[in-house]
Amino acid sequence: MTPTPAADGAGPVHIRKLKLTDFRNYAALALDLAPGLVVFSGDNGAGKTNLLEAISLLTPGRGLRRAPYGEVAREGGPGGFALHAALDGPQGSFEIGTGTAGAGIIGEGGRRVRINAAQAAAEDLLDWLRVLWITPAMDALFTGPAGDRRRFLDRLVMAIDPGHGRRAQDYEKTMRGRNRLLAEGSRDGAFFDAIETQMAESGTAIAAARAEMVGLLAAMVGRLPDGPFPQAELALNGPLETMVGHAPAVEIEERFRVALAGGRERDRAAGRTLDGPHRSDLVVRHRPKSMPAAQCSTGEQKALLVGIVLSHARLAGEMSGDVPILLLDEIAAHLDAGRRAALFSILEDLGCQSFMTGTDAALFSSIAGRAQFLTVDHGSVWRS
Ligand SMILES: Nc1ncnc2c1ncn2[C@@H]1O[C@H](COP(=O)(O)OP(=O)(O)OP(=O)(O)O)[C@@H](O)[C@H]1O
Repeated sequence: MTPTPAADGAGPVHIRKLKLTDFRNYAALALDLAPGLVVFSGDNGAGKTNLLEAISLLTPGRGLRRAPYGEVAREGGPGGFALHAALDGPQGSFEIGTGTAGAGIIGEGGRRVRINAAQAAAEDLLDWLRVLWITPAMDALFTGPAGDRRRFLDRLVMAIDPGHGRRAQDYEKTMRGRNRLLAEGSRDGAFFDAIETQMAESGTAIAAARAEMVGLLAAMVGRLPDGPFPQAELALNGPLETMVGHAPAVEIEERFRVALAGGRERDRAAGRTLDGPHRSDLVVRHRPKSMPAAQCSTGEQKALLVGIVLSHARLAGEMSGDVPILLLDEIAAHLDAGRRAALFSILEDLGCQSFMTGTDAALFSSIAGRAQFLTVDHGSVWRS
């Protein structure tokens, strides 16, 4: 399917129309959206985050809440949900649809994806649309489990290199296969050899893509002016990633394969694979304070995270000419007036479509006339 040719000066990809059917607290909603800053305001529990979640589900994965698909279907509805978006961007106009058709029809936990009316795999969405988000749950990103930071980093990589999603999926699939063999107590050497060869290949590619992203991002973060969003120092803590750049990929791949083969007994005892990029961590430090991010105050951690995401958006813009759509949940409430103003101005400068939520529309008063303001009220949305 080819998109309609791009209009001159189409700008970054943005959602022009969004439709929700039986999604969370929305029975049926159709929204016309502006290309730049969009503010959703409303009371607690009104459905603001649900709108961001719907947009996040236009990319692969389970969205910004990582909720099972069964949970997002409207309670009291027919059992499935549907999302539909019409988008414009440098590659022209295109349409994305996704949803579940109710239990049993497409298999448990699955969802269907359509791009320009043709059935597609969820990973294909990355060829069309990249979305990044910051949510209140990510306040614990630097203090919480390494898995959250890996997922965050992988999302940053995917927003520039769509192939990363497929590589990560291949790696996960083969690792689950190896874990199954370990759990069954299998000693089928040929089977292990085949799986470990595949894991070494995709695992090394994942490590290389992450290392490249961290390098690029570290350079971009270093270009942030000293001020509202502190510079972060970024590094990777993983056996494969630390080798990247110091050895040819084939050598890293072979070392990983040998390590996996040599670790079978240890992994059998542990009941899972202990070596590989699924154990790596993204290490973040607050450069001006020369302190691990985890030791910084909540506000400082938030500002660091915002700085990283904004730097990434700029990087994506410079590398691909397209800036991801940003979903910034309750961000204004966490920033002081100076940082808020800086955030708005950087977002406008980036030119990307940015969705922000808040219970208090007054926090956005400085962008009145420069943003689309929408009031969210328990299942309906109208222009403020
Ligand atoms: N599957 C579902 N079916 C119907 N309603 C749901 C479903 N899941 C969640 N909800 C409702 O959605 C509402 C929460 O929406 P959301 O989290 O978007 O609120 P919010 O406006 O972001 O609130 P806050 O400002 O408190 O963060 C709640 O009222 C919740 O009961």
